Amino acid sequence: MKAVHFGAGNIGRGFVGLLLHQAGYEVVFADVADALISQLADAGSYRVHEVGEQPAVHTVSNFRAVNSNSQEDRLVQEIATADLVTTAVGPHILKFVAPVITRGIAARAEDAVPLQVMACENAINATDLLRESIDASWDEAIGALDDRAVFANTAVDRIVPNQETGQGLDVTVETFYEWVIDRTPFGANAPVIPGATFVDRLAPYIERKLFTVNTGHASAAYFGHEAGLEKISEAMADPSVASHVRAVLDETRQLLVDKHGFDAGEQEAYVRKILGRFTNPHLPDTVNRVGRAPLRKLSRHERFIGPAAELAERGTTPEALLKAIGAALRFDDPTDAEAVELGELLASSDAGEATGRITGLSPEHPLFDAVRKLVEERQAKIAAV
Ligand SMILES: NC(=O)c1ccc[n+]([C@@H]2O[C@H](COP(=O)([O-])OP(=O)(O)OC[C@H]3O[C@@H](n4cnc5c(N)ncnc54)[C@H](O)[C@@H]3O)[C@@H](O)[C@H]2O)c1
Ligand SMILES: O=P(O)(O)OC[C@@H](O)[C@@H](O)[C@H](O)[C@H](O)CO
Repeated sequence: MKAVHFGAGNIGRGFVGLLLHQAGYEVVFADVADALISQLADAGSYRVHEVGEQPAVHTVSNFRAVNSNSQEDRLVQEIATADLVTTAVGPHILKFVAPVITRGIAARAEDAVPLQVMACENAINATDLLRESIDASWDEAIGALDDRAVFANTAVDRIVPNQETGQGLDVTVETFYEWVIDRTPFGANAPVIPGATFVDRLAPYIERKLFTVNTGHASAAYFGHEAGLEKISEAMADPSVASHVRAVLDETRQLLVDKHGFDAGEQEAYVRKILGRFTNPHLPDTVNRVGRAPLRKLSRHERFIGPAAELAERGTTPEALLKAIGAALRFDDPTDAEAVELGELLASSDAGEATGRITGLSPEHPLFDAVRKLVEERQAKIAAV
């Protein structure tokens, strides 16, 4: 069995690559980072170090590596003969990897079994996004895309920080992981990945993951950044940051219980487990990594505006989420391209326009005015500097 995996970064090597290796796949890593691909191509193996109360080390081997820019024709051939394609490149990058996947699917033998495709990104239905880009360039003359490929959405959960320099290809990760996959598109032919959980209704799991793990994580990052703290574990050790994060997760917990019917006690246990993961002192995760790309994180269906908008539509004012949105608007990491763009957007547009462009909310939405007020406050601070 062969899997082509796009994105040999933190989650690519530390989670997807590991689980596919353990499931018996030969993994072909595809990435644009030349030095990383050369290192992988020369290495026979790398190690995944799980840190926490029960540390463990796993070795990943039986992989190859292809540069998706300079070796595109080779990558097309790899996809043409693969069983599975996965991605962990970032939701905004999916449209850039779609063309080579399209070419690879088109190059498959007519009698080949359909390629199984799963995007493992932090976004609701990321595989659907990838599929839309593939559809856009698919040549119907070759046949129906559905006869050639099966697309399944997934939710992936494991905290993998940016890696320290000097540890080569090895990856440090937390011990916890969860990979939930929509079983329904595969019919009787779901891939066998022992570390994954296959479900018939994925939507509740994706929202529960994004609106708990990622909403809480990003809140810790933005409040922690404001408090001048560097690591997520340090942020969570600050009582004020921790209580803001807890308040945010109380709001999303209520939404998830009301909307999806999760048992209230189970959801509370899920929240506590996640708060414990954030405090893991062995994990060198930073507020800058977790807060990265604030424009993506503040977009309409993402971890803040998504749940806050739904709560507002249900008649609740999401006060803690609004505080976290305010902190996100103040995230001014000069090394983060989206944080810089956010600052420029706030400085150059009026409050209503900036609110619409950042959040995708219409002025009629019940959340709009509360967010516009936060935008105005941030703009006043920027203007005063
Ligand atoms: N790190 C985590 O804790 C974690 C956990 C769950 C999900 N995710 C999600 O996984 C995705 C990747 O996150 P990450 O933390 O591994 O980031 P990362 O930056 O460590 O890895 C991304 C990799 O994608 C590569 N890449 C960029 N453009 C590419 C292209 N056009 N073709 C091929 N490769 C390309 C980069 O060179 C990099 O190696 C994101 O969607 C993230 O939200 C991350
Ligand atoms: O990857 P992002 O930028 O969407 O979010 C940053 C972190 O919250 C994220 O990478 C988590 O570590 C991960 O989602 C845990 O499963």
